[in-house]
Amino acid sequence: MSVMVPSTTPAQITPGRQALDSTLHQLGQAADHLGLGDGLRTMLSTPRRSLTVSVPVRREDGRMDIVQGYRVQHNVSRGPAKGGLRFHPGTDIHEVTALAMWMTWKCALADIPYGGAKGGVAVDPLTLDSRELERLTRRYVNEILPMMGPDNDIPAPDVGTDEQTMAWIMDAYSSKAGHTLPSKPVPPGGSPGQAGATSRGVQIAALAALGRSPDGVTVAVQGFGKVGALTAQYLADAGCKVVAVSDASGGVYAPAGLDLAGLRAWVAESGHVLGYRHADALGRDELFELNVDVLVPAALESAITEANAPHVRARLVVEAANGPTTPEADEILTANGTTVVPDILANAGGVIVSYLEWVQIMQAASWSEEQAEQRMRHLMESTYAEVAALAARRGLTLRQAAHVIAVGRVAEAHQTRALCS
Ligand SMILES: NC(=O)C1=CN([C@@H]2O[C@H](COP(=O)(O)OP(=O)(O)OC[C@H]3O[C@@H](n4cnc5c(N)ncnc54)[C@H](OP(=O)(O)O)[C@@H]3O)[C@@H](O)[C@H]2O)C=CC1
Ligand SMILES: O=C(O)CCC(=O)C(=O)O
Repeated sequence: MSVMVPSTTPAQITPGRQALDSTLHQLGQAADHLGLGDGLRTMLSTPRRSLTVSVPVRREDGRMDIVQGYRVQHNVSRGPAKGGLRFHPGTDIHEVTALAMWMTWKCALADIPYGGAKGGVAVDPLTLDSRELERLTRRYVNEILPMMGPDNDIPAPDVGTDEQTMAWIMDAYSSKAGHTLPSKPVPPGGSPGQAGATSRGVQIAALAALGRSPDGVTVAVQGFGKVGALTAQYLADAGCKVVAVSDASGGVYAPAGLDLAGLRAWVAESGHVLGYRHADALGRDELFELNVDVLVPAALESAITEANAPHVRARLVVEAANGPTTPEADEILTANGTTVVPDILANAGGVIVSYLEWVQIMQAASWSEEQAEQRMRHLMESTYAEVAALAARRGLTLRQAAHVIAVGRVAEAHQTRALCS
C-alpha cells in the first residue's frame, strides 16, 4: 500500500496557503469597509465544518493507494453549502478552504440561498483509468457522506472532475440514502452542463464590462479546460477575436484569430494545445504579456502575481478561474488602469444555473434550457450592475465592491439569526 500525501515543509508556502491568504485579505478589506466587529470577522474567516479523509483507491493492477480528500463548508448561514469538487495533485486543505470561502461570497453576491463549500482530492485524475476514478469517487462520497445531501451540501464539477463524476456521486449518495436523488441524467457524450453555464456567465460579465461592441476585441484565455475552452468559444461567437490560449503544456497564438473548433479537435486528439499546427507556439506564461484587449484567466489560483502583473497589457481582466489574481497583482493592475472583473462575479453563472436546477427539482418543475439561461443572464446582468454602481459610488474596485456586498449579506444573516454581533 502506498500513501500519496503532498510533501510540504513548514517553511514552504503552498499554492493553497497562498490562495487562503488572498481570500482572507479580501475578507479583511470588506470587513474594514463595513466596520464589522471582531466576533463577526472571526466567524467569517473560519470554516464551519472541515473534513479531511484518507481515501483508499484500488488500482487495476491490485495495488492500493491512499489519497487525501477534503470537504470544507465555509458558511451555511444563508442556506445549504454549495460548491464544486476538484481532483488535482496540488490540492490541500488550505486551497479547499479558500475555494469554499469564495463560494460563500459568490452565492451571497448573486443573492441565491446557499452557503459556500468546496471539496478536493489530492490526485492527478490523468493517472487513473475510468474504473479507478469511479471507485475513488464513490469511496470519497462514502467518507464525506455525513456532510452531504440536497439540504446540506450539494457538489458540482470543478478542476479535474466533470458531469460523469457528478453522476457517480449522485448514484453513490442515492444508494446510501435508500432512494434516488432526482437530478438531470448525463446525456451520452456529455453536455456543456455546469461549465457551459459558467462560461456563458463569463461571456455576459465580459461584455458588460467591455461596454462597447465586442467586434474585433482581442482576447487571450489561460486554461483550455471545461470553462476556458467554452469561454473562448462564447466570446468568439459574440464577435471577439480569440488570439491566444494556453494550458499546462504551453500556449498557442494566432494574431488573426484561432480556429477554436480545430483547436478543440486537436486537444481531444493530443491532450494539449501545444503542437497545434495552425498557430505559433507560446511559452506557457507568455500569454499574460500579449498585446490583447481582454485577458481571461481560466485555470488555477495565483496565476497573475506581482511578477507578471506589471507586464499585463490587457485593459480588462475577466476572472473565469477562482482566485487567479493575488492581492499584490490586483493592486498593480488597478494602478496601471486595468479593470478586473472578480471571480465571485465573473464565474457565478455556473452556480446560478445549479441553483435554478435545484429550484426545478424542489418544485418537480422542468424549464427549458433557454428559460434557465434567460434567468441566469438576468441575474448576472443585474448583479454586475449592482457591483459596478457601488464601485462607482464609493470609489472601490469591482472586487472590493463585490466583496462588500457579499460579506455584508452574510454578516447580516449572522446578525439576524443572532449568531454573532
Ligand atoms: N467547472 C466549473 O463549473 C467551474 C470552474 N470554475 C473555475 O474555473 C477554473 C477552471 O476550471 P475547469 O475548466 O473546470 O477545470 P479543467 O480541469 O476542466 O481545466 C483546467 C485547465 O487549466 C489548465 N491549466 C492548469 N494549469 C495551468 C497553467 N499553469 N497554465 C495554463 N493552463 C493551466 C489545464 O491544462 P491541462 O489540461 O494541460 O492540465 C486545463 O486546460 C478553476 O479555477 C475552477 O475553480 C469556476 C466556476 C465553475
Ligand atoms: O455549481 C456549483 O455548485 C459551484 C460551481 C463552483 O464550484 C464554482 O463556482 O467555483
